[in-house]
Amino acid sequence: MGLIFAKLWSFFCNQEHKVIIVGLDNAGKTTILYQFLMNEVVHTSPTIGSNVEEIVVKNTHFLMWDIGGQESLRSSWNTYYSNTEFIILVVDSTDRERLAISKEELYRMLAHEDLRKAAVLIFANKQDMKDCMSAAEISKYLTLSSIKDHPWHIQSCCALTGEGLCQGLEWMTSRAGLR
Ligand SMILES: Nc1nc2c(ncn2[C@@H]2O[C@H](COP(=O)(O)OP(=O)(O)OP(=O)(O)O)[C@@H](O)[C@H]2O)c(=O)[nH]1
Repeated sequence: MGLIFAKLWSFFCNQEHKVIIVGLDNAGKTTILYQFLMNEVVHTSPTIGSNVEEIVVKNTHFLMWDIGGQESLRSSWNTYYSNTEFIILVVDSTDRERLAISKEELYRMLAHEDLRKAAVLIFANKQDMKDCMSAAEISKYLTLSSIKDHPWHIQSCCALTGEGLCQGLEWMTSRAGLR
């Protein structure tokens, strides 16, 4: 009986939460993934397809899929959606011209049947850059306060220094405990 309980406990404790990291090309998705994994900046090149890594935070296991953001790849994002519990949307806070496209992609994902239960973490990345938009500005532009059927959180960050990334992960860890 004790052994069965222990196995069940370990099964539930080690349950992996699937995360997709999406956003336009050059937003900083791969840089964020490898900061999570190794606490360092890796040299990146545009992702063709995806990178996948397991990240463990306080006993919570996340399986993170970093998906290429180039225009030609965005139509295949939906092949990664099934069983996704968390969407991390990475926004380049200096990319004012393409914020409308990020918004379109966000609402397209939220309307997708396979993501109806997903929580959304938005990283307002590249906060080290001069003239970047603040998280509040991005939140307003993306009309995040209108999202009622998905838990969401916006976090400003700089993937190069790692600033803000832990806070985002902490929000995800607290939500993972509710599932
Ligand atoms: N200044 C600054 N540059 C950053 C930051 N995060 C990422 N970058 C740079 O932005 C560029 C693109 O980063 P990636 O992580 O490759 O972007 P991506 O979103 O994975 O791009 P795709 O693979 O094309 O979808 C790289 O030169 C990074 O070093 C940041 O916080 N600040």
